[in-house]
Amino acid sequence: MSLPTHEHLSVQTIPNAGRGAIANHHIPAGTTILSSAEPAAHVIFRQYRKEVCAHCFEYDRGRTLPVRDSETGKVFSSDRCREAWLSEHGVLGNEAWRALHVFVQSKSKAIARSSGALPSSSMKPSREVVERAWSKAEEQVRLYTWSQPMDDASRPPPARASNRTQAKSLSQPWTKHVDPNILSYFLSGVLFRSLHPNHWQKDVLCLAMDEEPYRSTEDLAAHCNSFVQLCTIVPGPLLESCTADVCRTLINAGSHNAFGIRSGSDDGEEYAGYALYPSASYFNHSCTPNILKRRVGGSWEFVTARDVDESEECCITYLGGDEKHLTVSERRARLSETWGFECICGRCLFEAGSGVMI
Ligand SMILES: C[S@@+](CC[C@H](N)C(=O)[O-])C[C@H]1O[C@@H](n2cnc3c(N)ncnc32)[C@H](O)[C@@H]1O
Repeated sequence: MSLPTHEHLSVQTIPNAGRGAIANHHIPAGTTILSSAEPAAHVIFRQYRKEVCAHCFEYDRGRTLPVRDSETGKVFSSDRCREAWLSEHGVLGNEAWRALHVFVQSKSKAIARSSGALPSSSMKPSREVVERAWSKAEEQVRLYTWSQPMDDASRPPPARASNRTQAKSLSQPWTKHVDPNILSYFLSGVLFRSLHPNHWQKDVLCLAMDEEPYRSTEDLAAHCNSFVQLCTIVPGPLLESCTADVCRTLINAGSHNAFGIRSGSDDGEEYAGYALYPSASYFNHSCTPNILKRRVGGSWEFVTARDVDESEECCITYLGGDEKHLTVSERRARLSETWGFECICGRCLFEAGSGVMI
Protein backbone atom coordinates (compact mmCIF):
# COMPACT_ATOMS: atom_id res chain seq x y z
CA MET A 1 0.00 0.00 0.00
CA SER A 2 1.35 3.42 -0.85
CA LEU A 3 0.16 6.87 0.08
CA PRO A 4 -0.98 9.12 -2.74
CA THR A 5 1.34 11.75 -4.17
CA HIS A 6 0.09 14.85 -5.93
CA GLU A 7 1.60 17.76 -7.76
CA HIS A 8 0.64 20.22 -5.01
CA LEU A 9 0.30 17.98 -1.94
CA SER A 10 2.13 15.37 0.10
CA VAL A 11 0.54 13.21 2.74
CA GLN A 12 2.39 13.63 6.03
CA THR A 13 1.89 12.82 9.70
CA ILE A 14 0.13 15.56 11.65
CA PRO A 15 0.54 15.56 15.45
CA ASN A 16 -2.67 14.23 17.09
CA ALA A 17 -4.61 14.13 13.81
CA GLY A 18 -3.23 11.11 11.94
CA ARG A 19 -2.09 12.16 8.48
CA GLY A 20 -2.88 15.31 6.55
CA ALA A 21 -2.28 17.05 3.22
CA ILE A 22 0.71 19.41 3.20
CA ALA A 23 1.41 21.97 0.45
CA ASN A 24 4.53 21.04 -1.54
CA HIS A 25 5.10 24.68 -2.48
CA HIS A 26 3.45 28.10 -2.27
CA ILE A 27 -0.01 27.85 -3.85
CA PRO A 28 -1.84 31.02 -4.93
CA ALA A 29 -5.49 31.60 -3.98
CA GLY A 30 -8.00 30.12 -6.42
CA THR A 31 -5.80 27.17 -7.50
CA THR A 32 -7.47 23.81 -8.01
CA ILE A 33 -5.16 21.54 -6.05
CA LEU A 34 -7.03 18.26 -6.44
CA SER A 35 -9.85 16.74 -8.47
CA SER A 36 -11.07 13.51 -6.99
CA ALA A 37 -11.88 10.46 -9.06
CA GLU A 38 -15.31 8.83 -8.94
CA PRO A 39 -16.23 7.44 -5.51
CA ALA A 40 -15.08 4.00 -4.40
CA ALA A 41 -18.46 3.45 -2.75
CA HIS A 42 -21.58 5.50 -2.23
CA VAL A 43 -25.23 5.40 -1.35
CA ILE A 44 -28.11 7.57 -2.44
CA PHE A 45 -30.68 7.12 0.31
CA ARG A 46 -33.79 5.28 -0.79
CA GLN A 47 -36.10 8.25 -0.21
CA TYR A 48 -34.04 10.24 -2.76
CA ARG A 49 -33.79 7.45 -5.34
CA LYS A 50 -36.01 9.23 -7.88
CA GLU A 51 -34.45 12.66 -7.33
CA VAL A 52 -30.66 12.18 -7.38
CA CYS A 53 -28.80 11.19 -10.54
CA ALA A 54 -27.05 7.85 -10.04
CA HIS A 55 -24.14 9.09 -12.14
CA CYS A 56 -23.53 12.81 -11.44
CA PHE A 57 -25.48 13.09 -8.13
CA GLU A 58 -27.44 16.07 -9.45
CA TYR A 59 -30.36 16.93 -7.19
CA ASP A 60 -32.82 19.54 -8.35
CA ARG A 61 -34.98 20.58 -5.38
CA GLY A 62 -36.89 17.33 -5.26
CA ARG A 63 -37.75 17.20 -8.96
CA THR A 64 -38.11 13.62 -10.23
CA LEU A 65 -35.31 13.21 -12.77
CA PRO A 66 -36.28 12.57 -16.39
CA VAL A 67 -34.41 9.36 -17.30
CA ARG A 68 -35.24 6.15 -15.48
CA ASP A 69 -33.77 2.69 -15.92
CA SER A 70 -36.66 0.45 -14.96
CA GLU A 71 -34.46 -2.64 -14.58
CA THR A 72 -32.13 -1.18 -11.97
CA GLY A 73 -34.50 1.49 -10.60
CA LYS A 74 -31.79 4.14 -11.10
CA VAL A 75 -32.65 7.64 -12.32
CA PHE A 76 -30.44 9.98 -14.33
CA SER A 77 -30.28 13.65 -15.25
CA SER A 78 -29.84 12.80 -18.93
CA ASP A 79 -29.32 9.96 -21.40
CA ARG A 80 -25.63 10.84 -21.33
CA CYS A 81 -25.44 10.18 -17.60
CA ARG A 82 -27.27 6.92 -18.09
CA GLU A 83 -24.87 5.80 -20.83
CA ALA A 84 -21.85 6.79 -18.73
CA TRP A 85 -23.22 4.90 -15.73
CA LEU A 86 -23.93 1.79 -17.81
CA SER A 87 -20.47 1.70 -19.31
CA GLU A 88 -18.80 2.39 -15.95
CA HIS A 89 -20.56 -0.53 -14.27
CA GLY A 90 -20.23 -3.03 -17.12
CA VAL A 91 -22.37 -6.10 -17.69
CA LEU A 92 -21.64 -7.56 -14.26
CA GLY A 93 -22.43 -4.32 -12.48
CA ASN A 94 -25.71 -3.95 -14.32
CA GLU A 95 -26.66 -7.50 -13.50
CA ALA A 96 -25.85 -6.94 -9.83
CA TRP A 97 -27.83 -3.69 -9.57
CA ARG A 98 -30.77 -5.35 -11.33
CA ALA A 99 -30.66 -8.24 -8.87
CA LEU A 100 -30.56 -5.85 -5.92
CA HIS A 101 -33.48 -3.86 -7.35
CA VAL A 102 -35.57 -7.03 -7.72
CA PHE A 103 -34.70 -8.10 -4.18
CA VAL A 104 -35.56 -4.72 -2.65
CA GLN A 105 -38.79 -4.51 -4.66
CA SER A 106 -39.78 -7.94 -3.39
CA LYS A 107 -39.29 -6.67 0.19
CA SER A 108 -40.81 -3.23 -0.34
CA LYS A 109 -43.80 -3.83 1.93
CA ALA A 110 -41.59 -4.89 4.81
CA ILE A 111 -39.26 -1.94 4.14
CA ALA A 112 -42.18 0.50 4.16
CA ARG A 113 -43.50 -1.01 7.42
CA SER A 114 -40.18 -0.61 9.20
CA SER A 115 -39.20 2.59 7.29
CA GLY A 116 -35.78 0.98 6.92
CA ALA A 117 -34.98 1.32 10.62
CA LEU A 118 -34.71 -1.16 13.44
CA PRO A 119 -35.80 -0.08 16.91
CA SER A 120 -32.55 1.21 18.33
CA SER A 121 -30.87 0.91 21.69
CA SER A 122 -28.15 3.39 22.57
CA MET A 123 -25.68 0.63 23.42
CA LYS A 124 -22.52 0.65 21.33
CA PRO A 125 -21.52 -3.00 20.90
CA SER A 126 -18.24 -4.18 22.38
CA ARG A 127 -15.49 -5.42 20.06
CA GLU A 128 -16.20 -8.95 21.17
CA VAL A 129 -19.89 -8.64 20.24
CA VAL A 130 -18.87 -7.17 16.87
CA GLU A 131 -16.49 -10.04 16.11
CA ARG A 132 -19.08 -12.62 17.13
CA ALA A 133 -21.78 -11.05 14.96
CA TRP A 134 -19.54 -11.00 11.89
CA SER A 135 -18.37 -14.59 12.43
CA LYS A 136 -22.00 -15.64 12.63
CA ALA A 137 -22.79 -13.74 9.44
CA GLU A 138 -19.93 -15.44 7.63
CA GLU A 139 -21.16 -18.80 8.85
CA GLN A 140 -24.65 -18.02 7.56
CA VAL A 141 -23.18 -17.20 4.17
CA ARG A 142 -21.29 -20.50 4.12
CA LEU A 143 -24.45 -22.40 5.03
CA TYR A 144 -26.48 -20.57 2.44
CA THR A 145 -23.86 -21.14 -0.26
CA TRP A 146 -23.68 -24.80 0.63
CA SER A 147 -27.45 -25.14 0.38
CA GLN A 148 -27.47 -23.79 -3.19
CA PRO A 149 -27.11 -25.94 -6.32
CA MET A 150 -23.38 -26.33 -6.91
CA ASP A 151 -22.17 -24.34 -9.87
CA ASP A 152 -18.71 -23.99 -8.40
CA ALA A 153 -17.00 -27.12 -7.14
CA SER A 154 -14.32 -25.05 -5.42
CA ARG A 155 -16.68 -23.67 -2.78
CA PRO A 156 -15.55 -24.82 0.63
CA PRO A 157 -18.11 -26.75 2.66
CA PRO A 158 -19.17 -25.17 5.94
CA ALA A 159 -17.83 -26.70 9.11
CA ARG A 160 -20.17 -29.24 10.75
CA ALA A 161 -23.22 -28.28 8.68
CA SER A 162 -26.05 -30.71 9.22
CA ASN A 163 -29.27 -30.39 7.25
CA ARG A 164 -31.00 -29.22 10.39
CA THR A 165 -28.43 -26.49 11.04
CA GLN A 166 -28.75 -25.36 7.43
CA ALA A 167 -32.52 -25.16 7.62
CA LYS A 168 -32.29 -23.26 10.88
CA SER A 169 -29.76 -20.83 9.44
CA LEU A 170 -31.94 -20.11 6.44
CA SER A 171 -34.85 -19.12 8.65
CA GLN A 172 -32.71 -16.76 10.74
CA PRO A 173 -33.64 -13.09 11.19
CA TRP A 174 -31.11 -12.00 8.54
CA THR A 175 -33.76 -12.81 5.96
CA LYS A 176 -36.37 -10.55 7.53
CA HIS A 177 -35.10 -7.00 7.97
CA VAL A 178 -33.91 -5.30 4.78
CA ASP A 179 -31.98 -2.03 4.72
CA PRO A 180 -31.74 -0.86 1.09
CA ASN A 181 -29.28 1.91 2.00
CA ILE A 182 -26.69 -0.42 3.51
CA LEU A 183 -27.21 -2.93 0.69
CA SER A 184 -26.66 -0.24 -1.89
CA TYR A 185 -23.53 1.12 -0.17
CA PHE A 186 -22.08 -2.39 0.10
CA LEU A 187 -22.87 -3.27 -3.50
CA SER A 188 -21.24 -0.12 -4.88
CA GLY A 189 -18.07 -0.88 -2.88
CA VAL A 190 -18.05 -4.58 -3.76
CA LEU A 191 -18.31 -3.65 -7.44
CA PHE A 192 -15.48 -1.15 -7.06
CA ARG A 193 -13.34 -3.83 -5.40
CA SER A 194 -14.14 -6.21 -8.26
CA LEU A 195 -13.68 -3.72 -11.11
CA HIS A 196 -10.65 -1.89 -9.67
CA PRO A 197 -8.72 -4.33 -7.46
CA ASN A 198 -5.53 -2.21 -7.63
CA HIS A 199 -7.28 0.94 -6.49
CA TRP A 200 -8.96 -0.99 -3.71
CA GLN A 201 -5.59 -2.21 -2.53
CA LYS A 202 -3.68 1.03 -3.06
CA ASP A 203 -6.29 3.65 -2.16
CA VAL A 204 -9.09 2.23 -0.01
CA LEU A 205 -7.10 0.01 2.34
CA CYS A 206 -4.84 2.98 3.29
CA LEU A 207 -7.69 5.09 4.62
CA ALA A 208 -8.15 5.94 8.28
CA MET A 209 -10.47 3.30 9.70
CA ASP A 210 -12.99 3.69 12.49
CA GLU A 211 -12.61 0.53 14.55
CA GLU A 212 -15.91 1.16 16.38
CA PRO A 213 -18.31 2.35 13.69
CA TYR A 214 -21.57 0.82 14.96
CA ARG A 215 -23.92 3.13 16.83
CA SER A 216 -25.84 0.30 18.47
CA THR A 217 -26.24 -3.47 18.44
CA GLU A 218 -29.15 -3.01 16.02
CA ASP A 219 -26.92 -1.02 13.71
CA LEU A 220 -24.38 -3.84 13.83
CA ALA A 221 -27.11 -6.42 13.11
CA ALA A 222 -28.38 -4.37 10.15
CA HIS A 223 -24.87 -4.35 8.61
CA CYS A 224 -24.28 -8.07 9.21
CA ASN A 225 -27.72 -8.96 7.81
CA SER A 226 -27.11 -6.81 4.74
CA PHE A 227 -23.82 -8.58 4.10
CA VAL A 228 -25.53 -12.00 4.26
CA GLN A 229 -28.38 -10.80 2.04
CA LEU A 230 -25.99 -9.33 -0.51
CA CYS A 231 -24.14 -12.64 -0.77
CA THR A 232 -27.44 -14.29 -1.71
CA ILE A 233 -28.18 -11.66 -4.35
CA VAL A 234 -25.00 -10.84 -6.28
CA PRO A 235 -24.04 -12.75 -9.42
CA GLY A 236 -21.51 -15.57 -8.83
CA PRO A 237 -18.44 -13.75 -10.21
CA LEU A 238 -18.92 -10.99 -7.61
CA LEU A 239 -18.87 -13.35 -4.64
CA GLU A 240 -15.09 -13.21 -4.46
CA SER A 241 -15.36 -9.48 -3.67
CA CYS A 242 -18.46 -9.78 -1.54
CA THR A 243 -16.73 -10.79 1.68
CA ALA A 244 -17.11 -9.75 5.30
CA ASP A 245 -13.63 -8.17 5.10
CA VAL A 246 -14.63 -6.00 2.16
CA CYS A 247 -17.95 -4.97 3.73
CA ARG A 248 -16.30 -4.21 7.07
CA THR A 249 -13.64 -2.12 5.34
CA LEU A 250 -16.41 -0.17 3.63
CA ILE A 251 -18.08 0.52 6.96
CA ASN A 252 -14.88 1.38 8.84
CA ALA A 253 -13.53 3.61 6.08
CA GLY A 254 -16.88 5.27 5.38
CA SER A 255 -17.35 6.24 8.99
CA HIS A 256 -14.23 8.47 9.02
CA ASN A 257 -13.96 9.54 5.41
CA ALA A 258 -17.30 9.77 3.64
CA PHE A 259 -18.50 13.01 2.07
CA GLY A 260 -22.20 13.87 2.14
CA ILE A 261 -24.13 13.90 -1.13
CA ARG A 262 -26.07 17.12 -0.75
CA SER A 263 -28.05 19.52 -2.83
CA GLY A 264 -25.78 22.42 -3.83
CA SER A 265 -22.02 21.97 -3.67
CA ASP A 266 -20.94 22.52 -0.10
CA ASP A 267 -23.60 23.57 2.36
CA GLY A 268 -26.74 22.15 0.76
CA GLU A 269 -29.76 21.50 2.91
CA GLU A 270 -30.73 18.02 1.80
CA TYR A 271 -28.58 15.11 2.91
CA ALA A 272 -29.30 12.62 0.16
CA GLY A 273 -26.52 10.10 0.76
CA TYR A 274 -22.76 9.79 1.17
CA ALA A 275 -19.74 8.67 -0.82
CA LEU A 276 -16.17 7.57 -0.23
CA TYR A 277 -13.46 9.38 -2.23
CA PRO A 278 -10.09 7.89 -1.26
CA SER A 279 -7.92 10.52 -2.95
CA ALA A 280 -9.81 13.31 -1.15
CA SER A 281 -9.70 11.67 2.26
CA TYR A 282 -6.43 13.13 3.52
CA PHE A 283 -7.78 16.61 4.15
CA ASN A 284 -8.17 17.17 7.86
CA HIS A 285 -10.79 19.52 9.20
CA SER A 286 -10.25 23.14 10.22
CA CYS A 287 -12.85 25.59 11.51
CA THR A 288 -11.03 28.21 9.37
CA PRO A 289 -10.29 26.11 6.28
CA ASN A 290 -7.82 27.28 3.66
CA ILE A 291 -9.33 24.93 1.07
CA LEU A 292 -12.84 25.07 -0.37
CA LYS A 293 -14.48 22.03 -1.88
CA ARG A 294 -17.01 22.02 -4.66
CA ARG A 295 -18.82 19.13 -6.21
CA VAL A 296 -18.38 18.70 -9.96
CA GLY A 297 -20.68 15.95 -11.15
CA GLY A 298 -19.96 12.84 -9.12
CA SER A 299 -16.50 14.13 -8.08
CA TRP A 300 -15.02 16.89 -5.93
CA GLU A 301 -12.64 19.71 -6.69
CA PHE A 302 -10.54 21.34 -4.01
CA VAL A 303 -9.54 24.97 -4.44
CA THR A 304 -7.33 27.19 -2.29
CA ALA A 305 -9.45 29.81 -0.49
CA ARG A 306 -6.37 32.04 -0.02
CA ASP A 307 -2.64 31.86 -0.68
CA VAL A 308 -1.21 28.76 1.01
CA ASP A 309 2.41 28.69 2.12
CA GLU A 310 4.86 25.90 1.37
CA SER A 311 4.61 23.22 4.14
CA GLU A 312 1.27 24.59 5.40
CA GLU A 313 -1.42 22.02 6.07
CA CYS A 314 -4.35 22.14 3.63
CA CYS A 315 -7.66 21.71 5.45
CA ILE A 316 -11.31 21.69 4.47
CA THR A 317 -14.27 22.10 6.81
CA TYR A 318 -16.37 19.09 7.78
CA LEU A 319 -19.05 21.42 9.18
CA GLY A 320 -22.06 22.77 7.30
CA GLY A 321 -22.26 26.49 6.50
CA ASP A 322 -24.62 27.25 9.38
CA GLU A 323 -22.23 25.60 11.84
CA LYS A 324 -19.36 28.04 11.28
CA HIS A 325 -20.83 30.49 13.78
CA LEU A 326 -21.14 28.02 16.66
CA THR A 327 -18.99 28.42 19.77
CA VAL A 328 -15.87 26.30 20.10
CA SER A 329 -17.57 23.87 22.48
CA GLU A 330 -20.57 23.51 20.15
CA ARG A 331 -18.36 22.92 17.13
CA ARG A 332 -16.25 20.41 19.02
CA ALA A 333 -19.38 18.62 20.22
CA ARG A 334 -20.70 18.33 16.64
CA LEU A 335 -17.39 17.08 15.28
CA SER A 336 -17.04 14.63 18.12
CA GLU A 337 -20.58 13.32 17.65
CA THR A 338 -20.35 12.97 13.87
CA TRP A 339 -16.67 12.22 13.34
CA GLY A 340 -15.48 10.99 16.70
CA PHE A 341 -12.59 13.44 17.22
CA GLU A 342 -11.85 16.47 19.37
CA CYS A 343 -10.95 19.29 16.98
CA ILE A 344 -7.43 20.64 17.44
CA CYS A 345 -7.51 23.19 14.62
CA GLY A 346 -5.90 26.58 15.22
CA ARG A 347 -9.23 28.32 15.73
CA CYS A 348 -10.44 25.82 18.33
CA LEU A 349 -7.13 25.88 20.21
CA PHE A 350 -7.16 29.69 20.17
CA GLU A 351 -10.79 30.04 21.24
CA ALA A 352 -10.58 27.30 23.85
CA GLY A 353 -7.46 28.82 25.38
CA SER A 354 -8.25 32.50 25.13
CA GLY A 355 -11.21 32.95 27.42
CA VAL A 356 -13.77 32.79 24.63
CA MET A 357 -16.84 30.99 26.01
CA ILE A 358 -16.49 27.25 25.57
C1 LIG B 1 -11.05 12.17 6.52
S1 LIG B 1 -9.93 11.68 7.73
C2 LIG B 1 -8.62 12.80 7.48
C3 LIG B 1 -7.31 12.09 7.28
C4 LIG B 1 -6.82 11.35 8.50
N1 LIG B 1 -6.19 12.26 9.43
C5 LIG B 1 -5.89 10.21 8.14
O1 LIG B 1 -4.92 9.98 8.86
O2 LIG B 1 -6.15 9.50 7.17
C6 LIG B 1 -10.75 12.26 9.18
C7 LIG B 1 -10.05 11.91 10.47
O3 LIG B 1 -8.88 12.73 10.66
C8 LIG B 1 -8.77 13.19 12.01
N2 LIG B 1 -8.95 14.66 12.03
C9 LIG B 1 -9.36 15.43 11.00
N3 LIG B 1 -9.40 16.72 11.34
C10 LIG B 1 -9.04 16.81 12.62
C11 LIG B 1 -8.92 17.90 13.56
N4 LIG B 1 -9.17 19.16 13.21
N5 LIG B 1 -8.54 17.60 14.82
C12 LIG B 1 -8.26 16.33 15.19
N6 LIG B 1 -8.36 15.26 14.36
C13 LIG B 1 -8.74 15.48 13.08
C14 LIG B 1 -9.89 12.50 12.77
O4 LIG B 1 -9.39 11.30 13.30
C15 LIG B 1 -10.91 12.22 11.68
O5 LIG B 1 -11.76 11.15 12.00
